[in-house]
Amino acid sequence: MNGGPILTVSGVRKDYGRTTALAPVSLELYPGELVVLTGPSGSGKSTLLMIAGGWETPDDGEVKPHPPLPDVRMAEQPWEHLGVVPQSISLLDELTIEDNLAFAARRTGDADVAGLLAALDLTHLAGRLPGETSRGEQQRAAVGRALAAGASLVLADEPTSHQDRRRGALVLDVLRAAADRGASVLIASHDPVAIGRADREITLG
Ligand SMILES: Nc1ncnc2c1ncn2[C@@H]1O[C@H](COP(=O)(O)OP(=O)(O)OP(=O)(O)O)[C@@H](O)[C@H]1O
Repeated sequence: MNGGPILTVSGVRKDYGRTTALAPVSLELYPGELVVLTGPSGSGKSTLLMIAGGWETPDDGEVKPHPPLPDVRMAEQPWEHLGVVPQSISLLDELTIEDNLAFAARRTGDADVAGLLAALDLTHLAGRLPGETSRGEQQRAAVGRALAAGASLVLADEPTSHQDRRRGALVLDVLRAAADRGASVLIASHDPVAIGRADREITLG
């Protein structure tokens, strides 16, 4: 690995009432690796990604970014540092597919939005609004948005769950390429193809 971790998750735990959403977990993510988070349904994969990205607060433990991420709370990291593919996808409904990517990359000068759209088989849909596209197309756009600003850390929740085999491979290609250019990429997935493309697997539960 190149130096130290980019993110350290230490003893993070989450309960909702009497439900254990996430049993205590610790992990480190390094630049240049694609890591797959596996585990049975309900084991806390989405919860861990939400906590790692700063959208949920753990009941215990901490999430610590390291350079090149700025030393600010994860929820305050901009797209050029943290790219996310939430399970809910959450594109901006009023922007076209292309503009969703361009908006994420608005502070970075050299974003290759057209290249990402092509790599994700979205060029023909660039001018459509998300509501005029399928769930799988929206999911690929969310992957493109997460990568458009060249993020150092990418968190993706089941990014191939709505894809056919060919488009799933495209999604994994761009995530793999992001890791190969030095990003740290963590994906939650049950997809054996995704697991096969990862450098290592972290299993919950
Ligand atoms: N907001 C919430 N309120 C109550 N329970 C929740 C909430 N969010 C998640 N849980 C529970 O926490 C546990 C972990 O959920 P989570 O979605 O993180 O699992 P997962 O491993 O991602 O599952 P899947 O593979 O099915 O997507 C589950 O038992 C779930 O029902």
